[in-house]
Amino acid sequence: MLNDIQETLYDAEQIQQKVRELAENISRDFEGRNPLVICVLKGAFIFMADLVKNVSIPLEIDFMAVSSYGQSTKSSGVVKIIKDLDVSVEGRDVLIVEDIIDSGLTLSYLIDVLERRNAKSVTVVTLFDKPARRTVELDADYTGFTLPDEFVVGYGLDYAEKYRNLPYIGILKPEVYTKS
Ligand SMILES: O=P(O)(O)OC[C@H]1O[C@H](OP(=O)(O)OP(=O)(O)O)[C@H](O)[C@@H]1O
Ligand code: HPA
Ligand SMILES: [Mg+2]
Repeated sequence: MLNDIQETLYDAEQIQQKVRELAENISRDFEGRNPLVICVLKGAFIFMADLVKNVSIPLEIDFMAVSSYGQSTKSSGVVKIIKDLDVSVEGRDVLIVEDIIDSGLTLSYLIDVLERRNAKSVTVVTLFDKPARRTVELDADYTGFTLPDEFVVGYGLDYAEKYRNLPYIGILKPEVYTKS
């Protein structure tokens, strides 16, 4: 598996340091608001767990599973809800936790869904951002790292469901996804 990685971009320690910083900012900004923190599965599962452990204010969590990449390194353009939230977002301060914003399609779809369900506010934290690939104009409120225009894996992010368990984020060798 390690042989499939061309280059490590951020190691486990650098990621943990950044997650702590993001959690401190969120704790300060959401003081007294009891946010509903939504993990966008599957990619955000590791970031979500590490993040909330470092947030010091009361919060609630829920999960939503969406998918548009499947077995590809390019978005299909169609965002599918695979699992919806268990609770209502009406009147809630919602914090969406994403692993990566790439084309922006997943997030714009989710923000739209949550606003139509009358969330009081919708805020976004993403660990990784790939601004070069945007097809929809949008930015997160909190961003960990800005990445180059390469397909990356690890720390929750997959290619065809693999590599999510790597504790670091790295560029996947193109030959892994170009070979048939
Ligand atoms: O900005 P975008 O181009 O929409 O890409 C970002 C989204 O794509 C990935 O999810 P994916 O559809 O691969 O599902 P997964 O999290 O289950 O891997 C990733 O985890 C983000 O949710
Ligand atoms: O670079 C990426 N890697 C894994 N999943 C993704 N989903 C959008 N961009 C990426
Ligand atoms: Mg994926």
